[in-house]
Amino acid sequence: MIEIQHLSKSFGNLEVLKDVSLTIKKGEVVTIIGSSGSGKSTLLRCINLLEQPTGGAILFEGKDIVNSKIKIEDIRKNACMVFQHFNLFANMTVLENMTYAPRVVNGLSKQEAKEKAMKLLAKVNLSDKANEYPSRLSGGQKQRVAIARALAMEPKVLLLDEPTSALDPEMVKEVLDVIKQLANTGITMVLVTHEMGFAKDVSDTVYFMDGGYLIESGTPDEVFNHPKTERAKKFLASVLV
Ligand SMILES: Nc1ncnc2c1ncn2[C@@H]1O[C@H](COP(=O)(O)OP(=O)(O)OP(=O)(O)O)[C@@H](O)[C@H]1O
Repeated sequence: MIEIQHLSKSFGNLEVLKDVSLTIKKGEVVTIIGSSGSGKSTLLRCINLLEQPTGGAILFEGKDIVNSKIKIEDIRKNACMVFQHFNLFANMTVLENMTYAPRVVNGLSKQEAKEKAMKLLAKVNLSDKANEYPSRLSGGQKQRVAIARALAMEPKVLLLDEPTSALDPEMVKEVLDVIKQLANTGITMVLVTHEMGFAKDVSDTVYFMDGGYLIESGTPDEVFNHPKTERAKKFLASVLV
């Protein structure tokens, strides 16, 4: 579904991604791990052009989205992002948050968008919060709404950028449980996370980044139990898996 070829990204003189290549298959659950500042979020953000790569190509179903004039909305509706800090619209209720883009971008009627939103809210156990504003929700609830909101667009790939990093510890599990449930539905998912146990559990493929390079990849067993590079061994020894 997605083929990233020799991707590079610099912010001014700072080269953050260096010659990154990887392939994501339909239905694959991919996690990107690595130390802070290694370029994980930047790589993820390049996939839906929240960051414009400096070089290389990203083929989305065969079309190069970096070097062609594909409309940005067409990319973003197919590759929806769940952010660390939820990014819900504060002035909209949960239901309005969830129906806005499906109506405006996907052209659903108000009723269709509402029905879809209510089904998704039931899936994340938040049916009773449909008419609340985000300020009245806990962090875990906000993130579950953000996940449901992304799913309401029926994206081809769901991108999750450290979705539990901003949560109080007691709320991490409820969000990971929702993501785990999703991972079992055949959705294509790319997840940046510091939750190593979760990455081990849920991934088809794990990528380890260091200093802007993708230096190791494989199944969770290969990367976590049999890392090949010294850098990955050192990183894994320093974190709880
Ligand atoms: N918009 C930006 N402008 C300038 N520098 C940036 C920008 N975004 C990221 N960077 C820098 O790029 C580098 C990689 O950042 P990135 O957020 O991709 O790393 P990360 O691996 O996701 O880190 P973390 O795990 O801490 O979130 C860092 O040095 C960061 O300071």
